[in-house]
Amino acid sequence: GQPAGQGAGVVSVRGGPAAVAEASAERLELAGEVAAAKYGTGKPIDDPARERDVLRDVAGRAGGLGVGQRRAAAVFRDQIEANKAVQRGLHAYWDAHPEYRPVHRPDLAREVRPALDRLTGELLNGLAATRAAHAGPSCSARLAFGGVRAAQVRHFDALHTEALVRAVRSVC
Ligand SMILES: C=C(O[C@@H]1C=C(C(=O)O)C=C[C@H]1O)C(=O)O
Repeated sequence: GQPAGQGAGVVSVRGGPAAVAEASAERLELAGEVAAAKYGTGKPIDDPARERDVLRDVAGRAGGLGVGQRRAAAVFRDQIEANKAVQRGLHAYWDAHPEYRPVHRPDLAREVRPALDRLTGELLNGLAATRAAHAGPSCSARLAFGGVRAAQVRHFDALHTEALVRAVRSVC
């Protein structure tokens, strides 16, 4: 017989929406790197030009994967807002607790943004795989399953967990 969960018509609980949740959690982990790269430099958290670049990149890649432009843009706008919420939270925390300020400042352009760009591909692949589940009643459950799991393995605090909920709110 077939292994459990591999039967015809049974969609893996790990794919699609859960994979989107996983990649979203990875993207939010990088928000800490972004926050550290900007902290104390005068570089603002909001960078509208970079946001346009991200959304242009998404628009250029979505079609080829069969993900609708509007849907992809909506999801990535949420990803960006969630990312900035984490950055704001960390900057406020570091202002109040100098002893927890980051000691290492990553290079935003050379290290962190390329890593974010790699996750764009993973997120779009996950969204493409979510299409079948999108209309189905299990999408939200699978998204939540993946989100809880991704937050747990990373020991996410309240700031990151709230942001993860924000990041995936229009996926299903
Ligand atoms: C992540 C950054 O900070 C903000 C969030 C962005 C994002 O989530 O892609 C893009 C630009 C900034 O408004 C960044 O500057 O790279």
